[in-house]
Amino acid sequence: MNEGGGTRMLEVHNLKIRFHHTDRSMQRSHTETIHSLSLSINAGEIVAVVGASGSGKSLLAHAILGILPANAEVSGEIHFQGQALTSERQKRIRGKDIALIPQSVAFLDPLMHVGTQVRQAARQGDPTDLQEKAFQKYKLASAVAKWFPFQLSGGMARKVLVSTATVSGAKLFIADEPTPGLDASAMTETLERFRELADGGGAVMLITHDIEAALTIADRISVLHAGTLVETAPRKDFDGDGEGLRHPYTQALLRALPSRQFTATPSTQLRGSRDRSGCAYATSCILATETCREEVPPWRQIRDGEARCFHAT
Ligand SMILES: Nc1ncnc2c1ncn2[C@@H]1O[C@H](COP(=O)(O)OP(=O)(O)OP(=O)(O)O)[C@@H](O)[C@H]1O
Ligand code: NI
Repeated sequence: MNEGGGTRMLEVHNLKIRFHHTDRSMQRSHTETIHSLSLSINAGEIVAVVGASGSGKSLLAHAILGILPANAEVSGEIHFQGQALTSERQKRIRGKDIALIPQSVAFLDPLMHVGTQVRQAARQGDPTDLQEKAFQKYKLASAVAKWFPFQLSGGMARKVLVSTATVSGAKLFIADEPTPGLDASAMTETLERFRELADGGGAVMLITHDIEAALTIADRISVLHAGTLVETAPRKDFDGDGEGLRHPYTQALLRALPSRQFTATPSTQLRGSRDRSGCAYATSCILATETCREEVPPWRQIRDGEARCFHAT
């Protein structure tokens, strides 16, 4: 048990992902895409992971599931339900205890009826019954079960992917950008479905670049910037002008929202491992000092959240 009351479902500690490359002259090199990333999700909780395109959101999901390409080297620790998530265990529980709601519809088998794909994901109970109930919940006509993925609209495909995850009886759901292509009501419905999964004792990692969506449903929000988290904060800290937030980048993201001040956020590139001195946000940060440009700030507990900033209080 922990502060939030639910048991710890997922714990990621000091995750690092590097990609190895060999060029034409057989020279080997690597790029570091994720570094020093730590986060946890409890049963009953939705944690949103937000960040710009290319910040490393999908890589984080794929590392937890053990589906990174062969040239990726992963280090750090991942625990699921208190036990180390080794690659053998990842293989065993993928799609069972841990379900992915993928970013790309390409994850569906193009040659199999979508109803069959959903039924195959069912682990407990009658697969046909579970599939039909899931389709009813998402307002997919029963005839759609006999369709192939190419016949689905983007929104329908998303609903099929969510159905596949919900019938699996998983305990941890990792949803990678589950809302694009959905109209406003389908989006609200999808987010509500995640709330149900969490209220039923599941844990949800909601990966999105849509902060507004994250704020409507998540209990905590983790902000990814240039391959690492800069802040994890409870939902309430995003209220008002974000005075409760700890990191200047999170505050800038909040101010950039159309529903808030709509101020442009300075963007910073993901930098390779050769270029990691100091805080990755220092070049855009109004608070940056000499120390920020020279030393990487440590990830530390601040009040009921965490942040990576020398100035955060
Ligand atoms: N197979 C790979 N080899 C080398 N670099 C990769 C590989 N896959 C991803 N990357 C790099 O890692 C970084 C993070 O990629 P990732 O797909 O996790 O971003 P993301 O936050 O999910 O972005 P988006 O919002 O566009 O989905 C990117 O800069 C990308 O170029
Ligand atoms: Ni992605």
